[in-house]
Amino acid sequence: MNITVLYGTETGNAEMLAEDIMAELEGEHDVDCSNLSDFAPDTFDAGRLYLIVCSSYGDGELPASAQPFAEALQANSPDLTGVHFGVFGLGDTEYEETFGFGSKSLSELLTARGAIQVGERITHDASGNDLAEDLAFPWAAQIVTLAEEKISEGVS
Ligand SMILES: Cc1cc2nc3c(=O)[nH]c(=O)nc-3n(C[C@H](O)[C@H](O)[C@H](O)COP(=O)(O)O)c2cc1C
Repeated sequence: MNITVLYGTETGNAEMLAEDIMAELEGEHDVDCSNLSDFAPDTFDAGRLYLIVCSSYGDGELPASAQPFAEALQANSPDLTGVHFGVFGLGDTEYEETFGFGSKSLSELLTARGAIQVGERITHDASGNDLAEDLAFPWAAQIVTLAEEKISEGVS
């Protein structure tokens, strides 16, 4: 399967995790990885799976590297019908009112334009005991399995 791992980050955690996810998947799949700041929303390809890793910053806002992407989505509102994506959040329950809000708003922006979210969004808690990769690797494997059938059959 052709997979693009996209990340939105403020201080680099999501970037490191995105690269680890790419390394985990690339034995069996054709995978590339890009910062959301370098990715234009009108270049989504319905033949690929997008795995998006995104933190939350400020008061539940998107991290800096995801903001131009979100602004471009809002300004141009491309038709993302047929585009499949999964979202993994990085957050911290210390911010209990806005835990995982960055990845949540990204997911909402994409589905509002017709993209299809595959599987559940989960958010790693920096104040918890789990390592991010211990949640993210099984998450990625599950999303790929769920998406394989849909994308190869063109099912939305
Ligand atoms: C100033 C600041 C604000 C944050 N705000 C939130 C927040 O509102 N919600 C949340 O779930 N996590 C929040 N976090 C936690 C970050 O999302 C978490 O540390 C994440 O691992 C950062 O990843 P990054 O380096 O890829 O940006 C905040 C962290 C900092 C330092």
